[in-house]
Amino acid sequence: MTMPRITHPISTRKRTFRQRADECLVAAYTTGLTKTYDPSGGPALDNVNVAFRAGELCALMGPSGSGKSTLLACLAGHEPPSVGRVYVGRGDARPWLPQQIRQICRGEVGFALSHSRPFLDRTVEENLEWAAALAGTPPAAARARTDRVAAVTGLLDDLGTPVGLLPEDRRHLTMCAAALLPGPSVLLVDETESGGAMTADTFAVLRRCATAFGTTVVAVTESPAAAALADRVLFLSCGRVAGIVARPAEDVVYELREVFAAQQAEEAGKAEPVTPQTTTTSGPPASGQRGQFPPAPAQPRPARREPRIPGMRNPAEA
Ligand SMILES: Nc1ncnc2c1ncn2[C@@H]1O[C@H](COP(=O)(O)OP(=O)(O)OP(=O)(O)O)[C@@H](O)[C@H]1O
Repeated sequence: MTMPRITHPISTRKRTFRQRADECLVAAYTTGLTKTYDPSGGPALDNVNVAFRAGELCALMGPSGSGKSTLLACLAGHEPPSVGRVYVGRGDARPWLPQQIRQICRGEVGFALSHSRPFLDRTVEENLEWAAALAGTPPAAARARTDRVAAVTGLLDDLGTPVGLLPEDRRHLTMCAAALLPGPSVLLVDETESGGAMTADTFAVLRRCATAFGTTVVAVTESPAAAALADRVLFLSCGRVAGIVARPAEDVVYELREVFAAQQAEEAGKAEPVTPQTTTTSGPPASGQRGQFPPAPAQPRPARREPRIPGMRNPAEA
């Protein structure tokens, strides 16, 4: 699906960010997006300003608890921002009226998030037909669309197989295919709850989807090999945008992933209250601490690795 180009009157001494985004064919963007679940803790997302170009494949990376799922949930309209705004397509995703969310989900955004579930006892084809019916696609158009989506996602041979008999990555792809049926401008893909589905093979399929349908795909992965197939990689750390890298090499992604994980661990360590109890108790982490990072170990932390990026010198080697 190609995004229509909107032209604005010449001018524009003072164009809004929204107008500039339209001109650049931006499919979705956030301004000052902050999400706080628990006011007594830190924000899950902290002033995130990011834009996704129409038709790009963007890999979303970051250590556990860095806010990846929350960002997708806000883009999908499942979580309202605490502060800031989210725009998807040409719609302001607020004020989150139920009918607006339905409209957004059916028209602009498709998602295969960690809580998304296909019907395991139905075949892939039945799942896709159900998604087409839910989107209100006329039967004749639904047939053609189902075949096309199944072909691009590589599910043609699985159409007659009950989803419950498929391996996890094919189930996940079935969710992606179902989400693509209404022709959304943005597809949001999270890892499954068990976490292992976003491999380079899956990313290669998402790459084909972005190209074939002109859909912007934002997908979480922990795999540097998968992320290396993306147009851009967006790194989150501590709920903030830590970096955006265009068409990175796999080893660069690997290094940056390590750096941002260490950075978040370091910040979590700083946030931890320094009391004798902290290092001796084995209970849940203190309020405000991101759950994935336990109290600092007794042994010294290994030296932080600097990214080996072509053209960037490590100050230690200078
Ligand atoms: N529904 C919720 N209620 C309260 N806190 C939440 C909720 N969802 C996420 N959080 C908290 O927000 C922070 C960001 O979580 P989020 O799941 O977005 O990170 P993530 O990068 O996707 O992590 P993971 O890779 O483990 O899924 C974490 O500290 C998490 O505990």
